[in-house]
Amino acid sequence: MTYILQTSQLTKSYNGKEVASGVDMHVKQGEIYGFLGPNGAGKTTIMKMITNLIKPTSGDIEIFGSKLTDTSVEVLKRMGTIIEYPIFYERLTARENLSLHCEYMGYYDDKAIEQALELVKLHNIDNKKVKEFSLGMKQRLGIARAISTKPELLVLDEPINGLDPVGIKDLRELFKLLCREYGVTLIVSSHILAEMEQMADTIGIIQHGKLVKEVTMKSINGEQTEYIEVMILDVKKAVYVLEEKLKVRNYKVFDERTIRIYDVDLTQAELSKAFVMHDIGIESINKKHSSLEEYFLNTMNEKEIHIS
Ligand SMILES: Nc1ncnc2c1ncn2[C@@H]1O[C@H](COP(=O)(O)OP(=O)(O)OP(=O)(O)O)[C@@H](O)[C@H]1O
Repeated sequence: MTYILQTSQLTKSYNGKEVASGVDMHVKQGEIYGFLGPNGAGKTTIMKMITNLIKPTSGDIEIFGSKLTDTSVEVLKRMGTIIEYPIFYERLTARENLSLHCEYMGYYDDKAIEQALELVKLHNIDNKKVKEFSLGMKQRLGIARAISTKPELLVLDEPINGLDPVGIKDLRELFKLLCREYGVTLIVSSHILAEMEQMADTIGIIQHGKLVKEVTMKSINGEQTEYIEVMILDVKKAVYVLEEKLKVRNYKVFDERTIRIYDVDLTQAELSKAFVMHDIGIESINKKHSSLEEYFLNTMNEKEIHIS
């Protein structure tokens, strides 16, 4: 597998404290890679290293097949970025801002600027200075700027922050369009699980500066999407019935009262009947769907995750 971007043991310390630790991430060409983690987990720090804004304390970054160094200018020209909040020349118009950016990046194409503004749906802004823009409009303009040089890789730090639901939906569709139609690879960070779930192909979960999991949405949505969750009073006895009587192998004991059964052939009725016959008190029994949220909570310390 070749990756458009990969990092190896990427680490950043401030005052002797690691805020990013031994990160090994792998981004495939043409995918949306969702960087998911609570506030302060280290997403921005990692994105700053990837975009050469700060220097890693240790570890390597490889982009487009070359190692990123202090002088990697050409690589940066092939990338579009928003890190933290986009900053503009407030007294200039959107178009003037984009023109300046394109000149600075050594890529100038009037049509690309028009297309970028069109793609982010910024209309009727010809005579407006950026200082008159709403937060949502500035977010859109930030994306327009990032795509105005036709980058192969977009690195966007919390791009949906400050947007209303329509704005969020527009951006989600835009990201998918860029990815599917234009072959752009996107790395997008967010602390909003539901958003990542709808958008990303691969999710990198970051916690306390560590990449604790890197997993494809396909595998999360894979075979084990449906399960029966049963809450019972005697888990040991229930496991005995599952294994010995019902011959179920695909199950997981969650805690002292909860079991999840992933065996698709077993019905809730059969399960209840078997437990009742063996005198196992059932508190509840429900069919559920696994989601990224489930996955997230199952793989991490649930108390530390903030779900919006
Ligand atoms: N220049 C710096 N000096 C010292 N500590 C820093 C610096 N930059 C970031 N940190 C610390 O690194 C940790 C990770 O911050 P970072 O901004 O990367 O997290 P994040 O996941 O992007 O969170 P958020 O979504 O809130 O921006 C935080 O504890 C932050 O205080």
